[in-house]
Amino acid sequence: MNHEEPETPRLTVIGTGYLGATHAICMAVLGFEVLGVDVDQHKIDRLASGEVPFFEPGLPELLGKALDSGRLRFTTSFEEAGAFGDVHFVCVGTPQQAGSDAADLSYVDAAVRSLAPHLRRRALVVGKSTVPVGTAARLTGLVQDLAPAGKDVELAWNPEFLREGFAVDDTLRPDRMVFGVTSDWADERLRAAFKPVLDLGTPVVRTDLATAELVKVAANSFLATKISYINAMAEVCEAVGADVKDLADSLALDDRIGGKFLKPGLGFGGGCLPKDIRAFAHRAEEIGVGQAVSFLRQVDAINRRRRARTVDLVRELLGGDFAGKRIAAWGAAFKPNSDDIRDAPALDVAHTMHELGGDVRVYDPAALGNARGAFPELRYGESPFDVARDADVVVLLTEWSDFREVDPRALAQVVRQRRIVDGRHALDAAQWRAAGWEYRALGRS
Ligand SMILES: NC(=O)C1=CN([C@@H]2O[C@H](COP(=O)(O)OP(=O)(O)OC[C@H]3O[C@@H](n4cnc5c(N)ncnc54)[C@H](O)[C@@H]3O)[C@@H](O)[C@H]2O)C=CC1
Ligand SMILES: O=C(O)[C@H]1O[C@H](OP(=O)(O)OP(=O)(O)OC[C@H]2O[C@@H](n3ccc(=O)[nH]c3=O)[C@H](O)[C@@H]2O)[C@H](O)[C@@H](O)[C@@H]1O
Repeated sequence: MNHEEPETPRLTVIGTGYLGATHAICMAVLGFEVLGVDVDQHKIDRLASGEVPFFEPGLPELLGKALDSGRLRFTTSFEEAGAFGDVHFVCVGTPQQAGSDAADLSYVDAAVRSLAPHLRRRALVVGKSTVPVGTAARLTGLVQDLAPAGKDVELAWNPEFLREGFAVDDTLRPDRMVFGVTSDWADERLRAAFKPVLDLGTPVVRTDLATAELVKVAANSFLATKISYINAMAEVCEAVGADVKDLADSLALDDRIGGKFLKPGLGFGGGCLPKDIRAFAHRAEEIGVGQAVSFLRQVDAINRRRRARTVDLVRELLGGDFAGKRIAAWGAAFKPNSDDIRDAPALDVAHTMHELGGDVRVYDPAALGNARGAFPELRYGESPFDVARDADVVVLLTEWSDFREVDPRALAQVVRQRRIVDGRHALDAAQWRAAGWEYRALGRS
């Protein structure tokens, strides 16, 4: 092992959002020297001062620990990153393109173009962002053309499977790791970069670049399909007066099916599942295998219908009209334990009810700041009770435990009408009905 290739590689993490900040902090906690890099100076300043710019349980404590250890620093300088790192993780965003289902790769390309000219010695660039298949092969050419070290710089793909809300645990103790590599050297470097995680016995799949890219979109597509499957069953239940919760519980008892990602309700949102299935379908069409994954268009359509059907159910409960009605919207984040409002079903529904003339008041335990920024036209409150004052209907849209813990008898004292729509099948229907509430949920008789 020569001087330029230390046994324990120094790491850079390019893009310090939900994924990158978590990765950088956890790798420093695991004992690596880490440099976090972002183009957003404000974000870098916040992280460097010990502030995690988003809600993620356990992460602020680990950031403090990592900064105190002296192993974690942050910068906006790619020159510094190139000089510092042996392994560079690319964690920038790949959102949906405006006006298209395709992934916007401009941030990935920009990050690689900024880093590569500073790669003067042997180094491994590792993509972690979720990308359309074929991206890694294209970036390999780009990075080797632009890097002074030329072909001494290799590219690998290491897709990330963490969930927001469980990001720390998923990073420190992942179910599996996928290493898309083109050489033994790249495989060895990745194994060195993840040594403490692999020492726990984490299974590794070594494969090629294209397979590694595909594993990620295949996993998210499977999860999205499972959710839309149960929501499709909910639609059938609605038509015949059957109960999708009992149906889901019964399916879940079959080990081959399992109960995870089989929760019916308002459907999936967030910065990943919706854009990833669309980008995958789009990419498959581009390469001539659109037919193979055309079901993903249905998965998307079923999911979008959940939002419209939830609005319809509230309208029905209100007697056919939103105008002049006061509506308590419980939840804004795309799921509990997150402040992420990207493609959040909750805010989509709240906003639609507002546009239809409802006087909508939103409360969320963590996402109010983000929601206010994105939807200033909505009204917000400070607690589940605050927004429910004089409400004609309460609509649960994100299943935070705060909402489950509300006593329906106490809430009955502040509302105008005891009506609740449980958009996430999160509440105990019998308990609410016993307290005199009209309880409704999609797919439940
Ligand atoms: N959020 C999640 O739970 C997970 C996300 N992913 C994938 O990881 C990628 C990142 O997602 P998030 O962290 O959620 O996005 P994000 O939007 O929170 O973070 C992206 C970061 O990249 C920075 N950035 C943009 N252009 C840059 C450049 N040229 N150089 C350096 N930094 C730049 C942005 O300022 C931002 O801080 C996406 O491809 C996503 O699909 C994968 C697994 C989990
Ligand atoms: O690529 C990504 O970024 C990540 O996307 C998802 O993680 P995340 O978006 O954090 O959240 P999930 O827990 O998967 O939930 C996604 C959405 O599905 C909804 N959902 C989930 C499960 C379920 O049974 N029903 C259901 O409607 C949630 O409310 C939420 O809106 C995947 O679970 C991660 O493995 C992946 O790394």
